[in-house]
Amino acid sequence: MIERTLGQVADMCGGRLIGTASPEKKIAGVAIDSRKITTDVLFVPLGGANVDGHAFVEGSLQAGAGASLWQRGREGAPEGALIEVEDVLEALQQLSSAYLLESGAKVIGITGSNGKTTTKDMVFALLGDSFRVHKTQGNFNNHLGLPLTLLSMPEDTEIVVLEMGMSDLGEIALLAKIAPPDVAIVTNIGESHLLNLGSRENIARAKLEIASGIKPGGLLVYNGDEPLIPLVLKEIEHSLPEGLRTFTFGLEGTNDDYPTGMMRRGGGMTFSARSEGDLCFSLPVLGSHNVTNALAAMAAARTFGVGSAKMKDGLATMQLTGMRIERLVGISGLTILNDAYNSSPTSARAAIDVLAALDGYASNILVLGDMLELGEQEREYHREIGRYAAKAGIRAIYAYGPLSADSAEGALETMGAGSVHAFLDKEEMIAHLRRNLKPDDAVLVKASRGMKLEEVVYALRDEPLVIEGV
Ligand SMILES: CC(=O)N[C@H]1[C@@H](OP(=O)(O)OP(=O)(O)OC[C@H]2O[C@@H](n3ccc(=O)[nH]c3=O)[C@H](O)[C@@H]2O)O[C@H](CO)[C@@H](O)[C@@H]1O[C@H](C)C(=O)N[C@@H](C)C(=O)N[C@H](CCC(=O)N[C@@H](CCC[C@@H](N)C(=O)O)C(=O)O)C(=O)O
Ligand SMILES: Nc1ncnc2c1ncn2[C@@H]1O[C@H](COP(=O)(O)OP(=O)(O)OP(=O)(O)O)[C@@H](O)[C@H]1O
Ligand SMILES: C[C@@H](N)C(=O)N[C@H](C)C(=O)O
Repeated sequence: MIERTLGQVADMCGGRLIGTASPEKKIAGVAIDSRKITTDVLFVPLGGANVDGHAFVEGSLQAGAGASLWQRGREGAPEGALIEVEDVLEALQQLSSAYLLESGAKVIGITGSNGKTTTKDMVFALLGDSFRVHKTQGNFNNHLGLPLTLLSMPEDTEIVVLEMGMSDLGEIALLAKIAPPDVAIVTNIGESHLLNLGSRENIARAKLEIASGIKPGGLLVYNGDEPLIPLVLKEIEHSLPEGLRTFTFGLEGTNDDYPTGMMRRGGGMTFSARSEGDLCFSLPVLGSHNVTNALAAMAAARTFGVGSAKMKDGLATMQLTGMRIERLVGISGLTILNDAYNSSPTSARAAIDVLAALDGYASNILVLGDMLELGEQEREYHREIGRYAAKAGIRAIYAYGPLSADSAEGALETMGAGSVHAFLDKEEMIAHLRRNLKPDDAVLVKASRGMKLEEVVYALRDEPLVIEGV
């Protein structure tokens, strides 16, 4: 994490020392919450939905913070070491960018509608044995999370792997300005945040802002199965960096890299890749979408000189962040695929494909919650995913949420009423599931973050299943 004198911090973020701030005083780390103050930390007071962080500056200093930023022109500055800035959030971003520059760390930026976190975990697994690597923690992938990730980075970090998230145009451009990538990955163009963007074309434009931020001579790794990406690259070619290199990955043989042999093995995947000859790789996670995530991660690792053997070991032992097609065993032996972190049509189809391909189970059951932020076509998207699940041969569908009633409708076009259940009450659905699931069933739980369907997963693991009939 950042350790600098107040004089250095002021220079790095365009601030001015006021109050008792001494240029030689050192800070260690950054905090945005006064309830998490550590000795000599720099407190950063931000505005929120409930309160403004400036209300906690005095308390933070009394609790041991080395100093605090203070918004220029704001009344009521307390006694203590303050750094006055034009805008606190911008100062935080500027400080993080300056710290990154001084560290000399290389940047791998990862964006895309789905797979940022998964691919980040894969890149970390591929590079971690050869370099000092720092990565986004959790889902800290926005205008606030990315700067905090940078400021928590050890000074001797060699490579920082940053998730770059967005829900509107201009957001990725800002993140790529704060941390210009040496390598940028675009995992895919789905439908996430269509509500704001309005079209998949605009989602592609938003994601490809990362390309314009790449350093000269840098590398853009992107999903070559997505036709919108080259279209937008053509559109923005005037803004692309000098000497930009590109590398495509995907399932189609037209890409620079693609799986030459892919299959499910136990709870994971095995595959070979065009770029790696006939070497066989294994992944401890299901889904062909995770194989394409792995190809993207391998392309990034290869540019840092990571060889095939290290890639093989890294992928085989990678730790994936939970709730992404996470395979769990429920009470009574039930198999659960916990994919409840988030959802959108593209990731829901990918998850349904995984469930449908699982053989050896009595029944493959889908628990499908609403997909949020899809904009005006949301009901049609839900009907379509219901149809998709029915056509995939899912044995029974439990639809939860107001929009998922449309998913149920779509499924009922070809499935019997006894196999499709729609709920608005989570507890009622859980009770129904516990009565009807069998220990040798497989159940996939999939919904957007806002639906909190992990509660269903907990319920299918905590209590013994009460099996009454089918
Ligand atoms: C500013 C802040 O800290 N926000 C967090 C805070 O929100 P809230 O508004 O409730 O804050 P308060 O009003 O309570 O407090 C204001 C500040 O005062 C501090 N404070 C409060 C009380 C006190 O006693 N002492 C204090 O010092 C307090 O710390 C505040 O700073 O709390 C929420 C609940 O914990 C947090 O969720 C909220 O964090 C916001 C959302 C945030 O952006 N956090 C980032 C670190 C982050 O990266 N969060 C990610 C989610 C990112 C995400 O959604 N990404 C999108 C894509 C990008 C979309 C983009 N348009 C966007 O806006 O994000 C995606 O799809 O992935 C995460 O948490 O996972
Ligand atoms: N390449 C992909 N194509 C489709 N779905 C994917 C892909 N990679 C991951 N997913 C699925 O998308 C969901 C989110 O995965 P992950 O958290 O890795 O992506 P993310 O981009 O970080 O998501 P978010 O933007 O919601 O934070 C999970 O259900 C996961 O299984
Ligand atoms: C908040 C945003 N990052 C997100 O994940 N939105 C989904 C659709 C949700 O909130 O469920």
